[in-house]
Amino acid sequence: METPCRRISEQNQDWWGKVLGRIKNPGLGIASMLHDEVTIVAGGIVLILLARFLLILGPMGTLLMTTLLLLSVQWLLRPRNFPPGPWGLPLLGNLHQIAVDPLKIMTEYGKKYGEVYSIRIGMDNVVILCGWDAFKEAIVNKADEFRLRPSHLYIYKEYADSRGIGFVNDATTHKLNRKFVLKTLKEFGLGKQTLEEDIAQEARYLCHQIYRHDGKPIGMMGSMLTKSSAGIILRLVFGKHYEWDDPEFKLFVGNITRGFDLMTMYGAIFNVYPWLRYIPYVKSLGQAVMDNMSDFKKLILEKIEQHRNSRVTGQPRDLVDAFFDELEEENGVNDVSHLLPMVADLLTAGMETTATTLNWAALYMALYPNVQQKVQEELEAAVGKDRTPTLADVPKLPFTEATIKELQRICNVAPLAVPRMTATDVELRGYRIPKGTQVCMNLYTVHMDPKYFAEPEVFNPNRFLGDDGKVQKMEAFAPFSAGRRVCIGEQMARNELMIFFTTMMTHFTFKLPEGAPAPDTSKGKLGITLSPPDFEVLAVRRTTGDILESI
Ligand code: HEM
Repeated sequence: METPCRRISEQNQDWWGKVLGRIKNPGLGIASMLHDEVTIVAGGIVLILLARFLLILGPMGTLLMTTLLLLSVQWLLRPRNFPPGPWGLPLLGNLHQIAVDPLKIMTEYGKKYGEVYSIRIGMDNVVILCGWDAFKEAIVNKADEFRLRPSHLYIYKEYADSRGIGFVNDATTHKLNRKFVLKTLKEFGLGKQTLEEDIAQEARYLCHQIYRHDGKPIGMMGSMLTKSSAGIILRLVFGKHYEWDDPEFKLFVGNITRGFDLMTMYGAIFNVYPWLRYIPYVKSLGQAVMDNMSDFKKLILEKIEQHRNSRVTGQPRDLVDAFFDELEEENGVNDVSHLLPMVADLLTAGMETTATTLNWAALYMALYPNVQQKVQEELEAAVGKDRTPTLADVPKLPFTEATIKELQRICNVAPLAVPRMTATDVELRGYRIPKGTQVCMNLYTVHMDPKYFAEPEVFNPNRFLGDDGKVQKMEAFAPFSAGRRVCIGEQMARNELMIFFTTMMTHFTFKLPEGAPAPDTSKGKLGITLSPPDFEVLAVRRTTGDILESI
């Protein structure tokens, strides 16, 4: 049976072996010359002397000695030639330092220790990559070495058990599952009219809901946008259009939103200290995460069963049907147990990210009226006000497209991406990173890298426009990350952002309420995503007629 003590990362498995290995290492001098037997006898004598010494020292001295001992063990456990980083405390590592403001502190450490540095989270060594160059050298140039996820960690294991997409680690299965999702996204929408029309319908419905605020300040922009993105991804996966007040829709949205909150508040700490789930009082917090997760799985399973009972082979209505069809084919997905976690991955990853980007967009437009006006002028010239923009209009909307890119760059909705893990021992910038080491990509520092973005803290859509006025590719722009695990929903998300943003800009001008202080955009709220600080916004209607009244 697996005990909590066994739930330690691969790199720390057999740590006594490592400690002894270190002590016996020839580079460490006298210890290496001792025979095993002598080492054991000497060790015994040292322990007896230590015990007597502790008795003399009393409780405070004992505490001090224990701390020193644990720090020595920590030092001995540190892989050789590992990226440098701040010293941490025994058992906590650097948790107490980064917990206050993880993004800010992990960015400051990058300046102090270099673009490739390390911290300790509990007992685990974690390598942090900062800036585009380090990110590219690792995630792009050594894509295979950095392709895994730390899916053995307690919560991730309970959530996916290395199945689905986001937390599957077997390379062949990951490839098969990704191929299936990308193919299905293409068949059900991307490149076809259907998904675009679904997105447009949700965007119009959102504008209808905004219109119903009747020009009064809106404080719940984020939750409205969450419902809109949820509507799209649920339709793709389950083939059903939900009204916002549909009880099933409310259950899904409520559960996923709560899941994000619970994971931020408690889940992450159970990944670091899985044994907390055995500690009275504290264990109820972990249980709350688990209960919510199991409700989520039940909801999905119910939908999968409905599909299994009503599907017609060869006539898929949605992603779930397509999965069952492909199970019957050769060379495709081949294990039904991947379906539930795959659906869970798509629903969770596809909902908050797009919604949060659009929430930032509403705030930034209110803060930068000149940019907003320029977008609206471009839209009016290219599309007019009588219809909502479509993807076919995009080539005529370079400034609008550049604005969306700049929003993604400066807002960083996924600033720390999703953790990775090394698949083999790997060399990076002269450091040695052992197989099984967790890796965190600080995408915020990629997008704030002054080498690639001049005055990175300035909101300036023009940086994405070339001299010819067309949108230009910028090498270090990676909101969807890169490499083997690059976001699978990138194209879908880009389409959603374009259609939602242009529809919102066609119908409304966003403003801060009279006299309201401008929210500080550097004070985003970091959870699984980075959302804007709380704000209220006025949506002043620009279009006339009944287009928004009866949707
Ligand atoms: C603006 C919107 C979005 C942003 C900024 C975003 C960003 C990201 C990032 C940074 C990652 C981590 C990639 C890595 O490990 O290197 C990721 C992974 C992922 N995203 Fe997105 N995402 C967005 C929208 C979506 C949507 C709409 C979907 C669903 C259709 C989706 C599904 C996924 C999945 C399944 C993964 C895991 C991929 C894997 O492990 O192979 N994302 N996303």
